[in-house]
Order: sequence, then C-alpha cells, then structure tokens
Amino acid sequence: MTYNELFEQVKKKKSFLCVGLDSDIKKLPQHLMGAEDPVYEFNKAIVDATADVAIAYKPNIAFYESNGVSGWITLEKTVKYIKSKYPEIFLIADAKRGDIGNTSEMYARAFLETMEFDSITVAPYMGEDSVTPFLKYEGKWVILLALTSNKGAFDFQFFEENGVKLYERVLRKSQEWGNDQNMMYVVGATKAEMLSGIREIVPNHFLLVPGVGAQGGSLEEVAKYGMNSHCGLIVNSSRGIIFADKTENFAVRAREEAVKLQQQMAELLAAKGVI
Ligand SMILES: O=C(O)c1cc(=O)[nH]c(=O)n1[C@@H]1O[C@H](COP(=O)(O)O)[C@@H](O)[C@H]1O
Repeated sequence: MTYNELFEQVKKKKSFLCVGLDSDIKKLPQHLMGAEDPVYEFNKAIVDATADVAIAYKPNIAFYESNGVSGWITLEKTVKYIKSKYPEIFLIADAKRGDIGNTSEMYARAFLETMEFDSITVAPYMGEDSVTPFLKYEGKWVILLALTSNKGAFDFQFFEENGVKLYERVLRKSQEWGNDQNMMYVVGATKAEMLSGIREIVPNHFLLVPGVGAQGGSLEEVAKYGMNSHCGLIVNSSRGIIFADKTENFAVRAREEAVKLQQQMAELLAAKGVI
C-alpha cells in the first residue's frame, strides 16, 4: 500500500484509527468459546463492526503465538479475511522483530510474503542490517520503534549523547535506510508532548501511535503535536475497543467505542485543515 492510498483512506473515512486485534483468548465473550475457532469468530465480528471507521488493524502476534499452532492458523485466517473483504485496510503485524540479516530476511518473508501483511513493527536495536531486509518488499512498510508508550521507555530511549537522545538518533539514522514511503515510526500516545520535537526530525512520515484508551494517552494531544498536512498519524486502540464489553453485545459496544474515536478524529482532521 502506498502513502497516498493510506492518505486517501484517511480522507474517505475521516479517520486515522487502527483497531488492535490483541484478542486474548482468556478475555473472549463466553458464548464464543464453543466455536471451532473462537478467536477467529471474535476477530471477524470486531472487523465487520468497525471496518468503515478504521483504516488499519494491528494483530499483536503475541496473542496468537501464545496459542501455539492453532494461534498461527487463526492469525492467517484473520489476515485473509480482512484482505479479501476489506482490501483497502492497512494491515500491521505487530511482531517487533529484528535480528542478524539472514534471520530478519526470514521474519520479513514470514509476515510480508507468506502472511501478506502490509507492514511489520521492527525493533531498531540491532541496527541497519537487521532492519533493511524488511525494506526489500515493494509496497510494504517497516514500522520502527522510536519512542514507546511504556514506563521502560525511560530506561534506554532517553539516553543522551552530545545533546541527542537515543530515540532521536533512531529517527535520524534510520532515514539512511528508508524514507517516508516505506518507513513509519512508533511513538507512544503517553509521550505526546515529545511529538513536536519528533516532527522536526520526521515531518512527513506516518507515525503509529499506540497508547490511547487503556494506557491513558490523549488523542487531542497526539493530534495537536503530531498531525501534519497528510494527517501522518495512525492511532491504535486495542483493549479499549475490542474488550469494551464481554457479553453477546461485544461487537456493538466495540463499534460504539471505535465510532467515538473516529468522530473525535474527524473533528481533529477538520480543525487542522487536513479534510
Ligand atoms: O508497537 C506497538 O504497537 C506498541 C508500541 C508501544 O510503544 N506501546 C504499545 O502499547 N504498543 C502496542 O499497542 C497495543 C496497545 O494496546 P492497548 O493498550 O490495549 O490499546 C499493544 O498491542 C502493544 O503491544
């Protein structure tokens, strides 16, 4: 998927919402547990209820691989379902991979070729040869971790040398490997005030911003400091949407939460003159 195709979707849906399919089997509505593949049934219902207000879905791989072989099958079925029924959707494999070059090549093949994701989250820590194998796929994206939403982000990411923080170095150095047409960055919504400094380094790139909803990040703040003229944001919420309700009404409630966010997003896009 190209930058422009993504932006077209933002304009059409007046949304920059990503729904996180962190579909923990232990948290599913009880009535689904008799199904042959409860997580798949859950994902299908969530996707059908939200696809007109979301531009992206982000299955976090941990929630699938934790179920063993059957989890991988669920993941593959979910990807195929979304790709066939909603081809305009941007699909993110939240796998946070990265290893020596030949191993990264296999991770890239797994998620960008065998599984047909549009993008994958990648950890920058092992450097250039661990990241570039993911950039060899035309039309696919690397989403590099820059400044994460969690408390542990302060352990390494703010380490400073010659006035440059480590996450800033990640943003600068990685521009030698990719560009705003094949690379995005993760910036946590819980650190929204850092976005203006980040925008000085990466004015045009799309940013994947997790951390609104369950982690307490503010959508308004994210838009205030991070939105550019092409929106440039994909804001993720997982638990806040998919587990809004655990009864038979779960998909209706998930839709309500997604629509709430989309309506705020439409206002923010209009206020910034993007749409
Ligand atoms: O890469 C990510 O998506 C990610 C990066 C980050 O800094 N923080 C973060 O929460 N995430 C992911 O975003 C999702 C957040 O889920 P909720 O807190 O339930 O909305 C999870 O799948 C996390 O793994």
